[in-house]
Amino acid sequence: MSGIPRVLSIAGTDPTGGAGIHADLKTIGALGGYGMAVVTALVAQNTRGVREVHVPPVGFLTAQLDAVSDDVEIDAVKIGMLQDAAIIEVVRDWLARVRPPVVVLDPVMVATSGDRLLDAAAEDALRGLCTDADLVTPNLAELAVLTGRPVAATWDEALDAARRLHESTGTLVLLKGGHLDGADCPDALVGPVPLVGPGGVHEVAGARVATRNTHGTGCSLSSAMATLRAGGASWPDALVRAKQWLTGALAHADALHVGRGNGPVDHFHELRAPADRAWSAEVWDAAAAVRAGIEECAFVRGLGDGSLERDVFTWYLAQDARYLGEYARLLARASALAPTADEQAFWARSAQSALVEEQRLHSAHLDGRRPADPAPATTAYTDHLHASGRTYGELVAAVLPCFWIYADLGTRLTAARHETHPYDDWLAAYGDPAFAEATAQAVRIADAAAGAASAHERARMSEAFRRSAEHELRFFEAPMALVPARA
Ligand SMILES: Nc1ncnc2c1ncn2[C@@H]1O[C@H](COP(=O)(O)OP(=O)(O)OP(=O)(O)O)[C@@H](O)[C@H]1O
Ligand SMILES: Cc1ncc(CO)c(N)n1
Repeated sequence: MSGIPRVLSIAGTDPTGGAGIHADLKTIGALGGYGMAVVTALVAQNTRGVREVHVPPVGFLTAQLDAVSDDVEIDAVKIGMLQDAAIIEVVRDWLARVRPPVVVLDPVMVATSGDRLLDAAAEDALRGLCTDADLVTPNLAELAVLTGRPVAATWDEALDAARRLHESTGTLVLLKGGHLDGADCPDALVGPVPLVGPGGVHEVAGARVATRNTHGTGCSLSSAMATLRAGGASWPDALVRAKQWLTGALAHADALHVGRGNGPVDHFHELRAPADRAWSAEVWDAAAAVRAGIEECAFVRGLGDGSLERDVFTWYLAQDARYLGEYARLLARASALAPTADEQAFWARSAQSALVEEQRLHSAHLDGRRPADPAPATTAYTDHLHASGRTYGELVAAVLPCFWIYADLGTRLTAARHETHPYDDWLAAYGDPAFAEATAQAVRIADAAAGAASAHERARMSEAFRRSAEHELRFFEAPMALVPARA
């Protein structure tokens, strides 16, 4: 690869520029690639719908494909609208001859209106083409057609259907949650464990953007995945970045004022509005729901008003001791990776404090008993931290919620302190202004790392932070469910 991924879109046109090859070329450029396009169909469409489709003779499709591949080394291909079985055959033959290293298939089969766009022969041919792709990106309706089952009504049903499609084709599936109801808009990769990680599913959460301007999101997501993968990202990393970028493009869509129907998204929003908000403010706000979940969970409420049962608290502390021992290793790693002496010293001091605290918890609450085995929520959290240490920025982002969420809770719960509060020492430790200052420094360091990071790296930092915050919530929920004395 030359460094700049050369990405070919094979798709139909949209003269209003929101979908098809136009969306693909904008996406490829926005994410750092060099875009090329072979036209399968000329489509007279706008933001309100499709009027007419003109399909050039298949011989001319072959001529276009060969014109590109005879001359250019192609790093990735994104395939969109293919009108009939003959066209699909031509693309399959060409793929077999040229064998591009990354092939992403967006199986455009069902119109937004729900109408089937392809005849039965073409649907069969497209199922065959799925087996030749590295990634296939169906929406819920297309997943139903490809698996021959009713349209999934819930995310779990959709994951099941995606698993089926993966099993029948051997191809990695990107399941899109755009057509689900509700405030969330998750996507997931479903495929082999070596490609997507434990359980064969890698879910990337997302908030639904309140806009009707979603025209071309499917085209844009699939070409984003092709570009990012060709640029060297793993499939899960590509999805994290693609989704962060696409969510931003949706958030800026209403400002475009293109058309009177379902308008396009703003592919170039990152050029127009370079990130001017602090990274920390962005991720803190994005974690608002998780933070509210922590404040409202039974454990934290009981900790605040002192009604928490002692055995539940002790179980939590024993887990926290296990957690802190591992956490200290990650802080020491941040110290090893730090770009300045100040930051190196800060993380080394933090590692030392975590270890001192671990020892204190052990001696205060375990009375010489064997340390507790780590509970699933503890292992899940520390596994995530270990997996997030590929770069300094990502590691700093992953360790930050442990500072910030505790300092925030400590500050909030300080008002509840009184001399006979059963958990006064816990409240004192995390409400300590020195801990708030250490947290502020960790936030400053993370913002500096985000400022120096590429957009891709920044997306990985945000994802690492988001996941750690979720692990904090699960860590607080675990004692209520698991403490053996309550079983
Ligand atoms: N309102 C929204 N807010 C946030 N993300 C969204 C929204 N709508 C769609 N997406 C995202 O856009 C991508 C495309 O999803 P969708 O399920 O809509 O595919 P599609 O139907 O193929 O798209 P298209 O509308 O282009 O045909 C997914 O990443 C999905 O999560
Ligand atoms: C050319 C083309 N491809 C895909 C879609 C789906 O958004 C569209 N509207 N037009």
